[in-house]
Amino acid sequence: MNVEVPNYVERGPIHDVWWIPLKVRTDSRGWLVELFRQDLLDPKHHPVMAYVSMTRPGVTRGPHEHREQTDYFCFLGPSDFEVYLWDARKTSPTHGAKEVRRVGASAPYALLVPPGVVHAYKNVGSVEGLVFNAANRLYAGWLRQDPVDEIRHEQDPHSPYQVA
Ligand SMILES: Cc1cn([C@H]2C[C@H](O)[C@@H](COP(=O)(O)OP(=O)(O)O[C@H]3O[C@@H](C)C(=O)[C@@H](O)[C@H]3O)O2)c(=O)[nH]c1=O
Repeated sequence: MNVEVPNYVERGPIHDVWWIPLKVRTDSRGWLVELFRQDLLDPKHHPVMAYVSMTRPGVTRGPHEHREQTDYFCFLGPSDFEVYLWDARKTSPTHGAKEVRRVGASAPYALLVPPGVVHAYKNVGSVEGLVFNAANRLYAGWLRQDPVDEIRHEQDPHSPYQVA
């Protein structure tokens, strides 16, 4: 299937990372926001599972990277996150590039992170923050029988991937 990149998708300094503004549709009842559409992403990124996590103010998750998994994060509040990305793919045209961006309640975005792009996010707001993720690989494989596809950098004091 040929998927054209819509013009509202924003690209940063890292090849194949997509920032997708989330349109929050508000009315008198509250709001609704689409998180994922099959017609937006290349089928190789289509999710096979989803989860939501809550991160307390001041707390960081990551840095992590995946060997095969593409993450599709949605930052929609109620807090703000500082997202850190580093391109660790040796064959990437943007190898070594870094991006830091603030998203969440003040700027709702989905974020497509391909394998080999190291990622971390810190709750920089004052309330609990939710992050939704729809990944294209099952965590720990079918029926949770495989090793987790994850390289964790947060315990390595010599890691080049540091969150301020
Ligand atoms: C990611 C995940 C975790 N878990 C479990 C494992 C553990 O008991 C608990 C918390 O998981 P973790 O410690 O791996 O959570 P965390 O360190 O927040 O891991 C996440 O970090 C961010 C930065 C990412 O990039 C994600 O892809 C994922 O790696 O939830 C699942 O059951 N399913 C899942 O899909």
